[in-house]
Amino acid sequence: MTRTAAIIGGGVIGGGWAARFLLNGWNVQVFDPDPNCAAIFAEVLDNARRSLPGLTDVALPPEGAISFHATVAEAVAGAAWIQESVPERLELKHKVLAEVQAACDPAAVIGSSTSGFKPSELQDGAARPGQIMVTHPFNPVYLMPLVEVVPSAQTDLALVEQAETILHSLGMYPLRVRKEIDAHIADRFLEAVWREALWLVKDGVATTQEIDESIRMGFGIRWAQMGLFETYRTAGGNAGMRHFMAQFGPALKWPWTKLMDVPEFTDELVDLIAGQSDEQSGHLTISELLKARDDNLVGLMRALKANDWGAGAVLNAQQKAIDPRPQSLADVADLGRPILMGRRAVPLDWTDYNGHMNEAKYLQAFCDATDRFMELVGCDMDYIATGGSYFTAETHIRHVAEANAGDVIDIHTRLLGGEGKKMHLWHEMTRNGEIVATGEHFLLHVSLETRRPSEPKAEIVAALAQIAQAQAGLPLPEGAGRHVGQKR
Ligand SMILES: NC(=O)C1=CN([C@@H]2O[C@H](COP(=O)(O)OP(=O)(O)OC[C@H]3O[C@@H](n4cnc5c(N)ncnc54)[C@H](O)[C@@H]3O)[C@@H](O)[C@H]2O)C=CC1
Ligand SMILES: C[N+](C)(C)CC(=O)CC(=O)[O-]
Repeated sequence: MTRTAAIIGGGVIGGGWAARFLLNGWNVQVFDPDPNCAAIFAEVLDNARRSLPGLTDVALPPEGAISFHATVAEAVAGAAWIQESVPERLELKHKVLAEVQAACDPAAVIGSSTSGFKPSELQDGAARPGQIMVTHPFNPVYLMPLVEVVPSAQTDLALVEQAETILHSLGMYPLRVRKEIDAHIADRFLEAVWREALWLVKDGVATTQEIDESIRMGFGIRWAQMGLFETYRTAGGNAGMRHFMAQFGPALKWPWTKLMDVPEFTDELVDLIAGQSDEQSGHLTISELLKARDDNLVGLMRALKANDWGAGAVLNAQQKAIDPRPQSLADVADLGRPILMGRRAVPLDWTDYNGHMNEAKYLQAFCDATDRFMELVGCDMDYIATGGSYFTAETHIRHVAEANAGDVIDIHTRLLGGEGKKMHLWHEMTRNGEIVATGEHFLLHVSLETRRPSEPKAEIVAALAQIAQAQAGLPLPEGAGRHVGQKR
């Protein structure tokens, strides 16, 4: 079922929310008084389309439709989620929320992107306070999973749960803030770090570049995979957190921090920081910086995904929920046809210096499809733990067309032979039905103990026989059995 989200305020954050919903199959209706809004969105959407689809190993649903509206009332019509992302001014947020509530479905979620206002402040004077909550995202919203969900005592908790379910389905991580406070949880940290950095620049201790290096070469990388407490737990050695606190607790009383105070934002300080920032990064356009940021975030999150850890575990959960591939033989609608063993978008980190999908990644994609086929016939992790598995003995890949970042590729798999220890697979990679590549793979069942060919268990033999029989009537695929150097 396609659902509709209304985006009220289409700047940096509204644009990111629009992309997140749209690329997850929602229709998006936008209101922003800025006549350039559609043009700004086009760039955000380009960046999102480049980066988000390849985060998971399963394709996202088909994109929804986006439309721009002249009034708030038009934009919220029929919307199940309304996201307010207007500038951070309370009186403006009140005005906009009143307009939203005058026209929207009373059962819709109204989330505010506010970085700092408490939900009770937003609800002040509202027609239906229970409908309003803070849903504070992180930039870029289309890639970052975290959303701080902050209800007040008046917010309808059933609606909060509904909001969290929707956020999960969008591949996001709703973090419920149990007690409303100014600036929620994460922005409290960011402000503390920001304040301290301003002091270091003002006092001439460090430049903007040196501060950034101290983060990205050190604790920034650590924090992406473990937070503050888990990191410090490991820093305490085998004695863990208690030892860490015993060692570094006293530092709280040493002059390690100035956090109580904020430097005044004088013109001099603004010039100093902006000047250093220009020197540091002025050789790159903002658009180049955004692309580098997105490429790096995708790479980091995909590394976490491979370890099913942190933000990567969130991606895996979403992937499981949207995976269109059959989970068992009983799920396969027609065993007599090639079986869908892969549907994914080409990730950014699969492309190379030639600007297209790197040859090694074709093998990766076919290998993933083979793994899935093995599971389908019963050679899953439980079976492998008993000491039997398949090894690939021979592979032949044909590159028929180029695939680029973001392209959705399908892999359909045929069993060309499956008797005894032998499994002969034919994978066809297509984009919009057109062949991009083929992979022919010959595998042997082995004993993981002797590392020698061995007979698979009877259930696998039977599953292979069932598929082989169902597909026996199919003509041999064009290109099967080819070798390198043959004329096409
Ligand atoms: N920029 C950031 O890093 C983050 C910002 N936020 C929050 O998101 C909200 C929006 O911030 P940004 O997108 O950065 O600001 P922005 O300045 O990029 O965008 C605000 C947009 O609201 C539009 N607008 C102004 N009045 C409006 C009205 N009456 N109705 C509809 N649209 C209107 C403006 O034309 C503009 O496009 C703020 O509450 C901010 O605190 C949250 C997370 C991160
Ligand atoms: C600077 N900021 C307070 C607007 C930051 C945020 O709200 C979250 C983010 O994306 O860093």
